[in-house]
Amino acid sequence: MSTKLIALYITVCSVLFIISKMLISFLCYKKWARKKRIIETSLTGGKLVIFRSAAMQSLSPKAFMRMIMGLSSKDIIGSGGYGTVYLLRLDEKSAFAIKKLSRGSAEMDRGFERELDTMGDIKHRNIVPLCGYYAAPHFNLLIYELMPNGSLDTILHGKEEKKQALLDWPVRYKIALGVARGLSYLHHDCIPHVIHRDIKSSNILLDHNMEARVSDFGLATLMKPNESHVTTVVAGTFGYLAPEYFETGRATTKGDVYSYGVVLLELLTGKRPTDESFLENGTRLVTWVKETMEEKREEHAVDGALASFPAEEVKFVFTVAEKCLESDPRDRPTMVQVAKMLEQAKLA
Ligand SMILES: Nc1ncnc2c1ncn2[C@@H]1O[C@H](COP(=O)(O)OP(=O)(O)OP(=O)(O)O)[C@@H](O)[C@H]1O
Repeated sequence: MSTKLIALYITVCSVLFIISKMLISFLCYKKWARKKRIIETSLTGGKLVIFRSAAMQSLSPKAFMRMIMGLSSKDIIGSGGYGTVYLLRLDEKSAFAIKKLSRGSAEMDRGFERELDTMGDIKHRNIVPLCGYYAAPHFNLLIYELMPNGSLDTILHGKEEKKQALLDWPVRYKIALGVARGLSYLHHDCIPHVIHRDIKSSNILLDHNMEARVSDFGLATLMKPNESHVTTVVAGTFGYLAPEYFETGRATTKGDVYSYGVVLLELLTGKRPTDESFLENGTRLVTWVKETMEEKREEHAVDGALASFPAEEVKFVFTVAEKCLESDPRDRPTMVQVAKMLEQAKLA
């Protein structure tokens, strides 16, 4: 081959290489630009950030903002430790849950937007999607997709007829598996990995199919992939916290596994971890169930609202809960293992 031909060959290859790199960068930019729309609103002095979502894209930000500003106490659907939750219905198909948080410290605010941008990237069928947020000088709003069936806590500990109608055994099993898959995604597939730190029945919401969606990352602290824990002051909810958390204040994925175990017991027994009857007898839901299991009487602990249930499957879920509630975090399974156990038992 002549030198000229080799030179031509190298030039063509180099040009093609550069063009392909430029094309890839262009496509990545387009994808990134589509991911979120940032709208500064002079109307209210805040910043509205909307993540990709069919419902949100079809509405003008000004109109959306006007609807948000029109929310009042009659639109409240719940409240928690971090703020009040409002219902915002756009039309028959789309509705949002708007969580209003009071403005935190300047230090918290700096991390706030970064954390929310990461949360906007989290997409999983068992996680409540964050559709956007609004940051203003005196308050912040988190815009979530509305979960039409509310929280597991409300149904499980609410009116008996509704509980019987909505929470039969197959639905409870589906919820247990959904939460396990959602948590497994947060712990192992998200980059950076996420420890939830406040798994409880009021943070498990139910979509129109009664599919479980893990919600409320208000307490979640994002970890770098190579870190196995984060250290903070003790947070979370009494009754769900792993014993080691009180001693060390270290949040770990195994702490979430413990809280998940408590939710499993709640699904099985229909009792709150802080049920008054336990406090009166100086015991706890976890201790009571462990004792019942030792006596091989777990069927007596099953929620009376369950008209019928497959005894073997229920027993199996008790054993999964028992593993999640091991006192030594090293003896607890990971959420991937829990999800696999529940999937395999269903297939068998
Ligand atoms: N996306 C949503 N769709 C439907 N209802 C929701 C949604 N988010 C929250 N809610 C309702 O609002 C209630 C309060 O939620 P919030 O997350 O503020 O507090 P919590 O989870 O009850 O307590 P805490 O703040 O201590 O975690 C929930 O129990 C639920 O009924």
